[in-house]
Amino acid sequence: MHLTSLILTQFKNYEFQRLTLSPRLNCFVGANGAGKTNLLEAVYYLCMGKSYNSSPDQYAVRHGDDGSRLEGLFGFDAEDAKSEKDRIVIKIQKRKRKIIERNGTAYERLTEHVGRYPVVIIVPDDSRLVLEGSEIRRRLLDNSLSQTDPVYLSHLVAYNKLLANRNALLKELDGRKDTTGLLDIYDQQMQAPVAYILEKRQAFIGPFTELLTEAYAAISGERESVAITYKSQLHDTPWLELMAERREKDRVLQRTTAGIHRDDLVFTQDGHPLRRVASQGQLKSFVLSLKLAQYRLLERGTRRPPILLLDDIFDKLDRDRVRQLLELVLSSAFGQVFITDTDPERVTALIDGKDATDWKRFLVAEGKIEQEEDSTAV
Ligand SMILES: Nc1ncnc2c1ncn2[C@@H]1O[C@H](COP(=O)(O)OP(=O)(O)OP(=O)(O)O)[C@@H](O)[C@H]1O
Repeated sequence: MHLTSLILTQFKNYEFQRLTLSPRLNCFVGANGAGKTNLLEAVYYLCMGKSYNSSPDQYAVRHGDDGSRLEGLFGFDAEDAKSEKDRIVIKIQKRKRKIIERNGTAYERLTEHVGRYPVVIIVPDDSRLVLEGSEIRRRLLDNSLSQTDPVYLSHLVAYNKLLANRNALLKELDGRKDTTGLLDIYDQQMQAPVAYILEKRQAFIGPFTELLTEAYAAISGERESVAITYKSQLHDTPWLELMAERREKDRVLQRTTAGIHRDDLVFTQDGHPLRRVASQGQLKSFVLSLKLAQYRLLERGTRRPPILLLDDIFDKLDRDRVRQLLELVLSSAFGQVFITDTDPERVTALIDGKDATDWKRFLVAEGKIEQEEDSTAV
């Protein structure tokens, strides 16, 4: 599966842009602020129906315009179950519901879309996965599981909606006891989503750790052993019991203080907290390995090689690590790859010697993209 062509209308800093893509490697070269990341964002939107950093849709609309439109044509490889092309159109209008269409028909729910076109994005600030609070790690978990399991995504949506209602009720009660029985009803309704999500998160960790270890060895060549454990308040206490235990605390603090929205992943290196002991280099290798492990899991779960988006990796990673990463992703074991860079020389070195049918190079400047006339003349 790969993206064959792309049309951006009033998206970020693009007024109108049409592109025909390579099924293998697409390199976007241009100065800082030219619009390279925005282009990757457009690809991510088409695959996932939303922004990669959960930025609200209104920010996708070009300044001064009322709406944006993205169109992408996905082609399928011969061995893929489907042989036709899929046309995805996303229409974003300010103050209106976003519309996502597949081959002319609008989806009713985003859950119908997620996972059809698996995607992994590697960005310079991925080290936040290790250094920041638990939310970003849960997002990695949820992103991976949602792309391989639509039931997981619908349970997650249901849980989040109920959680928001529960928190709103706790606020409304303003420290008073709930005499309506509504809190009990929410707790009951949350039980099924909690059980499903907990089980899937638990089952995810084993294979994910295995793939992480493999990727880490390939990227770093180091011998330290890295691991992940899944932390949840629900490991020790069943859901309804936990809610009953926490009822007083929730009432006083006016929010839900326990649940799967508090789960976390703990990363370790040789048994120690990775955040405390890893060197800068080890940290970079680790986060790259996390993303490569995610790639392999998605590939396994969707039976399609995901699209891989590599944003600005040259500037933020050292040469050796970039070389190892690129050797890996440009091997035949990966599907379609998008790379951005500020330096044309580095991209030239990267594609040097590669068959010209395998890649395309695009020049990006101030919201305009030009494909090189003759990509072989590098
Ligand atoms: N909604 C929008 N409307 C118009 N312009 C926007 C919008 N959102 C972002 N931009 C502009 O897009 C530009 C940033 O583009 P982008 O992040 O893709 O750059 P880049 O080429 O990846 O740069 P770098 O190499 O620094 O990462 C900025 O000039 C920003 O002001």
